[in-house]
Amino acid sequence: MASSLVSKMASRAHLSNFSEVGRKIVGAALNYKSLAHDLKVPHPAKPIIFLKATSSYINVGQVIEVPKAETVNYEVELGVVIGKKCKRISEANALDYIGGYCLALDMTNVTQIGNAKKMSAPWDLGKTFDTACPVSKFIPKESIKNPDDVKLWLKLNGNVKQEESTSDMIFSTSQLISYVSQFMTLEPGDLLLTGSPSGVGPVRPNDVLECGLNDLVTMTFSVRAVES
Ligand SMILES: CC(=O)CC(=O)C(=O)O
Ligand SMILES: [Mg+2]
Repeated sequence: MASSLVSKMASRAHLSNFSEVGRKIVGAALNYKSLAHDLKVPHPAKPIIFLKATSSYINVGQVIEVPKAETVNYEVELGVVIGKKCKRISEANALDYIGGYCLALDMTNVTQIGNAKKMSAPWDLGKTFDTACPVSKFIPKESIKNPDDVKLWLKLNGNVKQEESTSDMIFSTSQLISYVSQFMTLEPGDLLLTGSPSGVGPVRPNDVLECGLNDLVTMTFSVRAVES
């Protein structure tokens, strides 16, 4: 499934302005004031960054898989698609390296994150699993004038659970791109997940997630159980 998805992502129908899907999905954690408030945690002093494997990608028409004995949360996020290779760029120049956007779900296995925290281990198994990164069609850069003022929403089985503007982010889009680029070269097609606002929560088998970004895109995914 994953390899067919990568070829799909590379096709004109998906990340259509790019010759190939990028090598990385980079995520920012706890990047919304509203989520930090809900979780009663301080705002991070620097962005908290994790990686998600590109084998996690799915597109509309595919199904989110949740291990039967584990808990997986939905997190609606603005995805920033890198357009040009960059390394150690300034905040002032960061937006120049954006190629476009997508709507994304940073599906997160909180059982695995809990296990990792107990062992002071990395979060990888909580962030990277097949189907952990549902994405929308590619949104051209010109469609979003200001990535720090985009409305995101998510409904679980028809009930609104998340609704927030990216203006609530702790670190702006340019701060995130610049920060990540100090540590790793960003390449065309790489995806930056900018964090999720308040209201994240668990999915169960047969749930339906619907989410949207401004009036530009909506996407719907259903959930099925798989053996743990
Ligand atoms: C613990 C998390 O899943 C944090 C995260 O990804 C976020 O968006 O915040
Ligand atoms: Mg997230």
